[in-house]
Amino acid sequence: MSTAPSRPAPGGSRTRPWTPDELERRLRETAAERYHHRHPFNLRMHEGLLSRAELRCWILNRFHYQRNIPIKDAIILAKLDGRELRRSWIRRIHDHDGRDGDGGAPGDAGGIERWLRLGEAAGLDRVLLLSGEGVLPAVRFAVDGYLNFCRLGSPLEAVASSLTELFAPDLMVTRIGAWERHYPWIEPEGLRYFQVRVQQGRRDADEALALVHRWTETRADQEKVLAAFALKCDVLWTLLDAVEHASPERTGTADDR
Ligand SMILES: O=C(O)c1cc(C(=O)O)c2c(n1)C(=O)C(=O)c1cc(C(=O)O)[nH]c1-2
Repeated sequence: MSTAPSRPAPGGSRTRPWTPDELERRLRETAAERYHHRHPFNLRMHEGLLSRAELRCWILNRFHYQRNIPIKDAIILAKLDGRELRRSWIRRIHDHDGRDGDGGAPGDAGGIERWLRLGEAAGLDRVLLLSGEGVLPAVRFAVDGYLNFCRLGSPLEAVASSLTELFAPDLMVTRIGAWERHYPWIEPEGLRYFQVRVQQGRRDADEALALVHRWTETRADQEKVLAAFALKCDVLWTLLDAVEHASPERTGTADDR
């Protein structure tokens, strides 16, 4: 994939935009190579080969990503020109931060709270997660890089970077099955985050894909979409690289009971 400006070819065919199907095919091709479902840490997770300390280290470091998602979405929200777009995108912040119910009805605690409960189900104190202690430097840099990309990029690039969600729900379904089979020490309530997220992720991915198709006019736009998607794949991959190479002592999750 290239982000270099495309040179006009004889007849201009090289710069003609791909069809929407072709763009999606290229996204899938990039995902097959670079999405984190292929990362060795995820493969070991699915095979049941992770120790308790390794799984806790992943949960703790992923919390740093999770708590920054609504901030990322607030950055994107501020770039959206139009009431309808903002009305729709703001839902993502509610999904993660939660919201009160109408007229005193019970509300939704939100994804961040569900992730804290996931930590507790795996034996991690929420006070530790909320403290940010033990988050690996590379995870901080990757998440900062992602926020800055959304801050500095165009609305198209920022929205396109969320297209990794096209592939997250299937991965979560695999993860739920693997955890039930291989890690029964995690209380089932902990899986709730992923169970809820599967539907939310599908809806969010459909919405982002429709916007990307609507806003993409030229081949250069499409190449920016692919580059934004690849960058986000790299953010997720880097997070797992960091966790894979961390010593559990370093992250304060070493207790392997
Ligand atoms: O567990 C995963 O594999 C995974 C992947 C992704 C993704 O691919 O972007 C997200 C999530 N989880 C997730 O939980 C989540 O809330 C989320 C939000 C976004 C986004 O781009 O806005 N991606 C993801």
